[in-house]
Amino acid sequence: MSGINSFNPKSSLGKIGYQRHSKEMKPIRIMVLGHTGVGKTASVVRFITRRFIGDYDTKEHFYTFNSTIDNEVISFEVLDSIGLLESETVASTFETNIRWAEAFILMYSVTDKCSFEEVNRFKFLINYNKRRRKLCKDDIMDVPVVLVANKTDQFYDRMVTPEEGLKRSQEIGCACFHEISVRESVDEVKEVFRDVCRFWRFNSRFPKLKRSKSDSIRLSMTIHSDMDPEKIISLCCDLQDEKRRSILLFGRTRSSWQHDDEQDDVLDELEPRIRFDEPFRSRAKTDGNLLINRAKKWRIPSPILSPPTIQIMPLCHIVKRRNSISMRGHKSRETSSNEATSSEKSVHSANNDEIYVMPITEIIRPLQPILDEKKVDSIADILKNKVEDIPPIDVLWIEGSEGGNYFYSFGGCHRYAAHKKIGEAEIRVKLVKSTLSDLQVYLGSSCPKTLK
Ligand SMILES: Nc1nc2c(ncn2[C@@H]2O[C@H](COP(=O)(O)OP(=O)(O)OP(=O)(O)O)[C@@H](O)[C@H]2O)c(=O)[nH]1
Repeated sequence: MSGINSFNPKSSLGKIGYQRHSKEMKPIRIMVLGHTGVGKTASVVRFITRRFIGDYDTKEHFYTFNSTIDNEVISFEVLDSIGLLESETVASTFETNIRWAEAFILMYSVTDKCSFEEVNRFKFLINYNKRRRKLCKDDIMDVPVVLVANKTDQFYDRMVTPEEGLKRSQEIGCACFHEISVRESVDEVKEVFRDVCRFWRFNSRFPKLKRSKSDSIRLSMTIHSDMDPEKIISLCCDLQDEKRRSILLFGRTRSSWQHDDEQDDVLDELEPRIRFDEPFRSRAKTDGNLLINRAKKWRIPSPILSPPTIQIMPLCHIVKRRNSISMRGHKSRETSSNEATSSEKSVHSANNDEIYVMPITEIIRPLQPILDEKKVDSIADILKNKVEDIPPIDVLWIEGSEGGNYFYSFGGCHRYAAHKKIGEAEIRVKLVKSTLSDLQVYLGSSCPKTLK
């Protein structure tokens, strides 16, 4: 490897004077993202230096270097992002960086369930920011996202199984899935970067191939990372005309737990039981306990109020500027008792100052997270005195195909639980206009095909 540079950009990536590469060699721009402490820095440093150092600072780093992949010298620009988006500025820089990147390594730690849950939110941000750039708003740029589960060496602390990881990668539409230990194996890390390159190379050669956001036809094919890259490309070329098809590429043949996703799709078609029950049950193992009675409501949502009947309160003037809610990690949990009073603002609704007060019963929460009861209590205490001190939660607002409105919520679990705990009938929310495909990022194959 050569030409290694490391930066520590504090402002937006656009301000970084990173090393320019020669015209002939188009660099691959990779963003490594994931919850804090999952091993993002460790993996990039391991790939570049082959060493596992152990402790790294939590800052953002930017690297440029060359490496040989599949007998070709590749010029890399790698942004090792931070895992905690603690302020509005950081969150917006983060989204700018997503727009800059052409390929993503999305990491979680098998020892940290919370980091596993966060991958959905990160993928949502990727989809959201890549879609926004397209002229045609119905298409999502087909950027490769490789899902990586790290720290497999800590087998006694494992909280997420390989099956759950693989399933999640399929559900949220990742190009492929790897389980690795950055500490134990440099080869596993190299395989991750190699796959990212392969998918990126394919995308740069065939940029027009897009993934439709519709749920129409799904074509799945299995591509093993050991395959000859030219074979992968020729396989993919055959699909160029299939404009409406979505290509789901899965790398790595992984012993007994690897699924044939084509088979899964067929099963999905034939066996609704699998789609509606099993994914949810298995999801419950990773997300906490599934609200069984909610599952029904989620599958066939009951008719709910349309926006005009929701009480709209012009609360903007009393809302303080708040930082990121949606990306908080363990550091903020340490200060959890101060959560409600800390300044917070969600990434999804950062530019949206309208706050609605809606009946809590209108909100559909298909997943039940693991709660920190102390945190719930401390929020409940504040709620009793001054409801405005609690930041609004983000609610995905999806219009049904035949009218009606559906309100799904995934974050803000402690605030939601605190409201329930003290018997509040209403909750302050920020509505994030969303689509069925946004919902699919959260619910994967358990997502309803239509909302009507
Ligand atoms: N056991 C084990 N520990 C690891 C592995 N990879 C990273 N770590 C440790 O996990 C901790 C966090 O690693 P980092 O690379 O700093 O994680 P990060 O995702 O960059 O964290 P932030 O910078 O906070 O976003 C460090 O103490 C690493 O030594 C691994 O494969 N196995």
